[in-house]
Amino acid sequence: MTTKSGSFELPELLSQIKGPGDVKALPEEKLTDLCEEIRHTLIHALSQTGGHLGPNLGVVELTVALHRVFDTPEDKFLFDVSHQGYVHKMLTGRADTIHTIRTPGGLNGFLLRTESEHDCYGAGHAGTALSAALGMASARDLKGDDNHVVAVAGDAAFTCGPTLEAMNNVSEATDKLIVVLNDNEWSIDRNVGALAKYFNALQTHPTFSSIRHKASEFVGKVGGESVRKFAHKVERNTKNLIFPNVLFEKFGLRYYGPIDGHDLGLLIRTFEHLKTQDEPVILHIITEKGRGYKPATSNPGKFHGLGTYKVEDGSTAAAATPTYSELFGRAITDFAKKDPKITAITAAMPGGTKLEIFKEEIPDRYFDVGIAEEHAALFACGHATHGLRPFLAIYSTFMQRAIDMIMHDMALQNLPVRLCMDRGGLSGDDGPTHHGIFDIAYLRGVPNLIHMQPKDEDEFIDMLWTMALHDDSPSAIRYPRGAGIGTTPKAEPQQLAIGKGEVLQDGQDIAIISLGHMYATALETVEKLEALGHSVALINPRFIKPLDAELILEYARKCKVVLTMEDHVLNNGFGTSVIELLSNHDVATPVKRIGWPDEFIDHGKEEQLRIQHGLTADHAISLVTPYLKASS
Ligand SMILES: Cc1ncc(C[n+]2csc(CCOP(=O)(O)OP(=O)(O)O)c2C)c(N)n1
Ligand SMILES: CC(=O)[C@@H](O)[C@H](O)COP(=O)(O)O
Ligand SMILES: [Mg+2]
Repeated sequence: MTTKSGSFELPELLSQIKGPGDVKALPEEKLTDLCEEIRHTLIHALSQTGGHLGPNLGVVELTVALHRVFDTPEDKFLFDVSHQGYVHKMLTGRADTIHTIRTPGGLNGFLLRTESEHDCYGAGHAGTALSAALGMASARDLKGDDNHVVAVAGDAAFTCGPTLEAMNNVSEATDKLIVVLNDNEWSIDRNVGALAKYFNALQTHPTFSSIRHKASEFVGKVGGESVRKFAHKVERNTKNLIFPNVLFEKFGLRYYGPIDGHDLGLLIRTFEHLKTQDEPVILHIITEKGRGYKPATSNPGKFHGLGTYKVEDGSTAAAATPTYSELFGRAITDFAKKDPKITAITAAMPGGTKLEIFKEEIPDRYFDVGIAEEHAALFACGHATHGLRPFLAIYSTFMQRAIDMIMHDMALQNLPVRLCMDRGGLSGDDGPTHHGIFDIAYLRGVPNLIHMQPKDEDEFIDMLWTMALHDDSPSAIRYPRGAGIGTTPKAEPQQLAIGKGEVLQDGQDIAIISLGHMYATALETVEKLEALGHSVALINPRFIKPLDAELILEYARKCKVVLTMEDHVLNNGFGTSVIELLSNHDVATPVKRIGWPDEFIDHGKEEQLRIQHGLTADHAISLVTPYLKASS
């Protein structure tokens, strides 16, 4: 197996799979070989592109069994988050392009309705599969169709509010739905909360391991009605035992399992049985994240999603450090060591946010609430009502889930929660569901809320310190994925004046107001404009809200044109607030803006996407030049 430039040699069986029909046509005894070929291909292809290797290695048998028994696109498969959808893509005609996944112009890393008729529902944010599947089942019933709807959701997806909201609705919404709980005990990091414990108790309970064995034998032998009797018999005879069907059956889902999620034959026979059931069912399967690749099974957290790696040992190149995330985790842990009021809250992402540093060093003030951003925001509000200083670390894109709580619980009650929005800007390889380029738009209208972005790492620590000390209102900071320009933070952070920007350089012709991560592009623009003989002022606004009105108006009045630059969509972004400010003060100086257009930005390499969409010095110069010629 080699990854050739431009072409990718597939193993023999997999090369024959041009669609789900070919999975059905394979002799059953070949299916196990197909699974191994899929694993081999994933390990090698993703070593070149990066991606969500661990989750996909864990669902190989599951996905082969699904396509063996059901018929997409007529039957509908939904994958929660759909980061584990690569095998599904390989079995639906995309095996020969799997090596392009998450690369510019290549396959998207999640399911996408526009990518294939077999991708009935796109995703990227957790907790959507059951609700959307329920809607599809309801629509099917209304139309009198009889296809199957199958929702695959991981154990951590069940910690997500929308999943539980869907569960509450199942019994009233449809008589036919298949849910697969893919339980590998991991979220990105270890799964947390009562549900995780409940599922784990089941897997490890001695009685259940024998039931699981009997269940698998039983389903293996007969299937059909007797399976149901067996399940009920077990239920009756297992008083006081933690039996998840109590939980699921109260929600109207007939529970089956747990069964071995890597036993292909058992999965196929079980799905053949579940197909015949005229009631909502949930199949609980036990899988191993990273199955078949030792580096991944021994480090599920790292191999949940990663960049390129060496196949032989799973080693990865050292990332540019320190990243903003690392600086964040280190800084608030150090602050918290001196301030017992500081707490740290994450929604299932201690690794990505680097709150794992806080977890390690101050565990009793660290809280991982699961994939539950809405709850995390409310939980943080609770902390703030008792004089604590909660730092709520949620990626910009996932913070979208908590807008209502930020508005009506945090800001309306003026509770000093600190919102730390990592991935504020492009999340390159993950694409449109993960780019954090809307938070200014969704927060700008919220009264009482302070919002800021640092131009470099040193200012980042100053801003975090300022937030730690600011108890008068909620505050928010956005910062990009990865490293900044490499400025070393001062030994002692300084507290910043809220709402005050800084003049980095004076000038008379153009006032460039560059927000946060656009600083390097701004410097390049200044250099090129000065080389053309123009006088350029460079302003670092620091605060998105409140704006430094006095500073911005001073330069707008002094210069011929204002240029704003932001790693955010233009619609209702930072530049919009500058336009509003000038208009409110009858300052007619033209304002030109650099930022993302009014569209969803594809996955790709950040540099290329910026050039493609004009977040460049050259485009900036083209915007302001007409105002300089006219006046000269
Ligand atoms: C709303 C939201 N929050 C956080 C994430 C980040 N995230 C992606 S996958 C994942 C864990 C999913 O765990 P599970 O559902 O058990 O699937 P597995 O990876 O174990 O197969 C998380 C937290 C997300 N995609 N969406
Ligand atoms: C699938 C998902 O939502 C996460 O795994 C996400 O891809 C993590 O993003 P980072 O790699 O930027 O932490
Ligand atoms: Mg999981």
